[in-house]
Amino acid sequence: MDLGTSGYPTPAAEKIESYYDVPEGVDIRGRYDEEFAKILTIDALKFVADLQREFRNDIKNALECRREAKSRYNEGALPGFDPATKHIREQEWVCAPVPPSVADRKVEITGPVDRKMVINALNSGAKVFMSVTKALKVVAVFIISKADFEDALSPSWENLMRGQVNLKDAVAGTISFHDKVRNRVYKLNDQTAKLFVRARGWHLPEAHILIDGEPATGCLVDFGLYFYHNHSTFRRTQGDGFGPFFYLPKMEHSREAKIWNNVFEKAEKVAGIERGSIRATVLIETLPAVFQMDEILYELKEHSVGLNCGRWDYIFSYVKTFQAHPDRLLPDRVQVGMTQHFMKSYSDLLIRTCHRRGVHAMGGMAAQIPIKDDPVANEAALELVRKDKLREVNAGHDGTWAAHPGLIPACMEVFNNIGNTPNQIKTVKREDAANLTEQDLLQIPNGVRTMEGLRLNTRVGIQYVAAWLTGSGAVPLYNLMEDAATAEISRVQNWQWLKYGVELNGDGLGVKVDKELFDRVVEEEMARIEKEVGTEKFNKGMYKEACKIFTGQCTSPTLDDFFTLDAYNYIIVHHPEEPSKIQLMPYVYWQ
Ligand SMILES: CC(=O)SCCNC(=O)CCNC(=O)[C@H](O)C(C)(C)COP(=O)(O)OP(=O)(O)OC[C@H]1O[C@@H](n2cnc3c(N)ncnc32)[C@H](O)[C@@H]1OP(=O)(O)O
Ligand SMILES: O=CC(=O)O
Ligand SMILES: [Mg+2]
Repeated sequence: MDLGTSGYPTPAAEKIESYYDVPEGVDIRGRYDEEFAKILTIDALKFVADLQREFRNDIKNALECRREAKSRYNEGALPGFDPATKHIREQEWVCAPVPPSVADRKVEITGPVDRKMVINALNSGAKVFMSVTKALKVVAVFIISKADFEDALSPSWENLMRGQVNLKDAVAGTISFHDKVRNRVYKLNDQTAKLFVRARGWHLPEAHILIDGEPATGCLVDFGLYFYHNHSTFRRTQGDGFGPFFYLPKMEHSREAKIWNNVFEKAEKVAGIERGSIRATVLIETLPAVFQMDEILYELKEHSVGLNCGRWDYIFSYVKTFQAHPDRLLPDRVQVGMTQHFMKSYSDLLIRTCHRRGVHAMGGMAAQIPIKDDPVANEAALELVRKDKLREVNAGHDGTWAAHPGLIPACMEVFNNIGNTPNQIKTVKREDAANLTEQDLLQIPNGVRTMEGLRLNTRVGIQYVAAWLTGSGAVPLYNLMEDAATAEISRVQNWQWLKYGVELNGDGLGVKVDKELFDRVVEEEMARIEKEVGTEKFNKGMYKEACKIFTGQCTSPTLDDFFTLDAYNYIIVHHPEEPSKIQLMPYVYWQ
């Protein structure tokens, strides 16, 4: 097959038989489906292509800046506050007022854009309202539902396009789902949660949509298609004139927020709606971004509804940023909680920054999920969630994330401690956090490393990648929620320990991690996985492929920026006549 300069098959390289009606310069290489065609209309594609053409150079530049920053950190520099933007941090300014429809965001349920889960999530507020205690019944319940094209989704063509169909039906209020096995029909309740949509990060391409011969930027596809089809209905039925609402992930610098702001302004202009209609919460989930929180809010100040502590990616980013700093190794993953000084400092500064600028400071995701077959263990898990949420609400957070509908009552109960106001923006200023320093934000976490930590990283990482390759981006493993961000921690931590031959100092064995030990651990953990899931499922699943990808990344001489970039090659399926696996190396495109 003839490949273009980007490494991708180009329109000129072969004859394409596309059934979609596309504007000039756009090619759809994903499977045709009548439902997808209602999303991939010529006008919607033109909107996405216009965004791509207008912003592609800015995006490439922003990713190049990330690479330059990485080189600096690899040469020994530490991330820190930027002296050039001191005036933005020091001056008094506020973001546009929070839209009344999302002033109360005490509990946000998140989940992938799967049809049944979208319905369950949108209905989860009503469920809580019915199942909570009497005392809580008098309190108005507001649930936000976050539909995820990101950490919780494996970005296959099918998942992404079905997700767009599901969201369009959800916003229209017509979504339904028939579970044939259980003969159960799912429909929306009268009262539903408000919808936020999280697009992919800037780094991920969409290889099934080529624009001028290059893959589209994944997040512009997610944003563009969703906005185009839903903005009008959303503002009328959900946002009280505002919206749609978004979450923006994995940014490292305010220049990336500026691109989003420009994207929003362009979208508003094209749609003929008021500037500031679209609102977004930015996840602060990279270490460099914690030093840019004011700057990020400043860039988005007409379009912001706050910041969120994306704690799992943040831990991943700590390891990634310090990949060349053997003096900053992390202890076992389970020991890196929110009470570690660097994590607490990050959340405290986020609250102070958001409240000073008049927007929400959202908490994060506790990893625990309900444990169905063991009431005692279930209660213990719920207690951990309550404790985590209590810490958040006491610190001043305005709301939090729940991974599962079963956790909503506990989260709601704790966050109702805020009292009779929708949030704590005006009441908890956290001025004490103004004095937090770069040293506080970078402080090396306490704890030890163990053989069990290495084993767990390996076992969980391989199983997660196996699930991701077969279309599931959020999975329950050992009673915890695992998604792309938590899997990344397992991967980079193994890489770091191998790279520096660290001593496992927590179990008295004094063993050093090297390739030989790791190979043995991988072999034993694969045997354990096979035993746990059963040989049939093991052989039918993609465990061996996942093991190859995961171990390859753990042992590679240089650390891959994201496991999803390499793994994406395995889930690209071009149509009509392409083989199912095409080695496209998406990252090459961005260089
Ligand atoms: C780091 C971060 O970015 S965190 C954010 C990204 N991560 C997520 O969004 C995780 C979301 N959560 C999930 O995907 C799931 O809860 C999992 C994978 C963790 C657990 O899934 P399961 O074990 O299948 O859940 P379980 O079987 O207990 O589900 C029970 C019911 O709750 C529903 N449910 C579970 N989680 C959710 C959710 N997040 N949203 C909506 N419905 C849900 C299920 O669909 C199921 O519905 P049904 O009874 O009508 O069939
Ligand atoms: O996206 C959330 C995170 O914790 O990562
Ligand atoms: Mg994340």
